[in-house]
Amino acid sequence: MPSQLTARRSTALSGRVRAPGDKSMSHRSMILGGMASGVTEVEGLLEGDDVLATARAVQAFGARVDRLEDGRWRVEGAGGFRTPRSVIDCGNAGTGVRLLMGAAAGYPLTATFDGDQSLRKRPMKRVTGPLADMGARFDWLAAEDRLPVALTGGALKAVDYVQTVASAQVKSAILLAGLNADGVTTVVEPEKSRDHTERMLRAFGAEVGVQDNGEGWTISLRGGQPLTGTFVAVPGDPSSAAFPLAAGLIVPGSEVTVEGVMLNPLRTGLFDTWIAMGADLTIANRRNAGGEAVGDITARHSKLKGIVVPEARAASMIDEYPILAATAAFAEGVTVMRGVGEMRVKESDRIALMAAGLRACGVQVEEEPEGFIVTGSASVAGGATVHTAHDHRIAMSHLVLGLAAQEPVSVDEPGMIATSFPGFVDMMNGLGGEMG
Ligand SMILES: O=C(O)C1=C[C@@H](OP(=O)(O)O)[C@@H](O)[C@H](O)C1
Ligand SMILES: C=C(OP(=O)(O)O)C(=O)O
Repeated sequence: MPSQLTARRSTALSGRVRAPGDKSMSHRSMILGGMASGVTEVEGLLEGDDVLATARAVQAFGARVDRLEDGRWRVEGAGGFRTPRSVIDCGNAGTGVRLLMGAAAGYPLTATFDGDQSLRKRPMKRVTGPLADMGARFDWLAAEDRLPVALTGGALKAVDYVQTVASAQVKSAILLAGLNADGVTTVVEPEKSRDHTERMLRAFGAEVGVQDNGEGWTISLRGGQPLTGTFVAVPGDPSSAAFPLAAGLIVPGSEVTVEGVMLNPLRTGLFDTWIAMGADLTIANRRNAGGEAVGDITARHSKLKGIVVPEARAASMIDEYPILAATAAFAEGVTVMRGVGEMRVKESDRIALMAAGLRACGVQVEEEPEGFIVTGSASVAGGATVHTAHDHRIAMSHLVLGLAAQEPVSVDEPGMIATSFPGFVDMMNGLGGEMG
């Protein structure tokens, strides 16, 4: 990868592409496969750097992990994790490290977790706090609440945990630890968050109780349930599909179809938002794949209008606000995105970075503590090099914007795109985009 990547104003994009495998489900398939007894075969695995780091971690914890062919992987679990010989390096992946800490906490082992410069800045107590309440021990090796951290696991007791932030990573870490805790663990969500862990635990043979508590879900899991290896078909990632679809919406004359996109309603908030903004977005060939609804989504160039995005939708599109903001830059009027303070603790402070990047491209942005407001216009200047702070979604969002801006848009650290979407540049160029 070069040290910069540039997107230039492109003529109409067109074509059909396949969404890469879902990152959330790919991480989970490796981790549950490693915790289980027997063989798990995974099809459609996202071979992005984040997931590859998780695959290496699961191997270090004692499973046998083999790549059979493109996207087809085999995990032979040893029915539990063992003390690894070296540090578990989770790279850039918040999902990877937080779920792995939860999974590992349930076993009598010691392990040190670390990550790259971006992951080392992200809060970890949201996960280690409840895991410590269950009996795991965490020793901070550099600074409190930050990686690297050493875990001593085993002999856990179940907890009843009421979450204050809607976070699927925190929920999942507690449930994975709860699997090897004494008693019934319950997690109460303040809002519904993605439910891939609950669904996949069932596919591996565990009983998971789920009750609607009016706002979120209350999930309960009895400890001591064994997991048995199974087959996992990973559907396409709606968070990645968002980028070619966004390009289809903002580049004049375009028509882009992304096939096989997961349509779990806890992941599709962006598509609802775009439709409310007037996007010509249609979903065809709805079907079921790997226990999830999927469909083929077509985006045609659209005259978008700004809206107030309902705050209740935040959890279902939390990773999609950067690309939403890039498309809002081309909408008529104002797009208001609030209740998204969680964006500040992702791979970067995504509110600050999107505001800075869009402003550098000539877009009017107002930043708030927990949100931001983009004022769109038919013509976006571009002509900037955007600092991405090791954040793949900041990079891809500005590159897509560059395909429709007046002047080229460049991003630094384009290598980070491979954490979630290794085929991004080839896919965009295959559709007729100019990126290089
Ligand atoms: O559980 C998951 O797979 C994820 C949950 C979300 O994080 P939070 O749980 O921190 O909201 C999301 O931002 C992340 O990309 C993936
Ligand atoms: C926030 C993200 O991932 P993670 O938390 O796994 O680093 C993301 O992919 O946008």
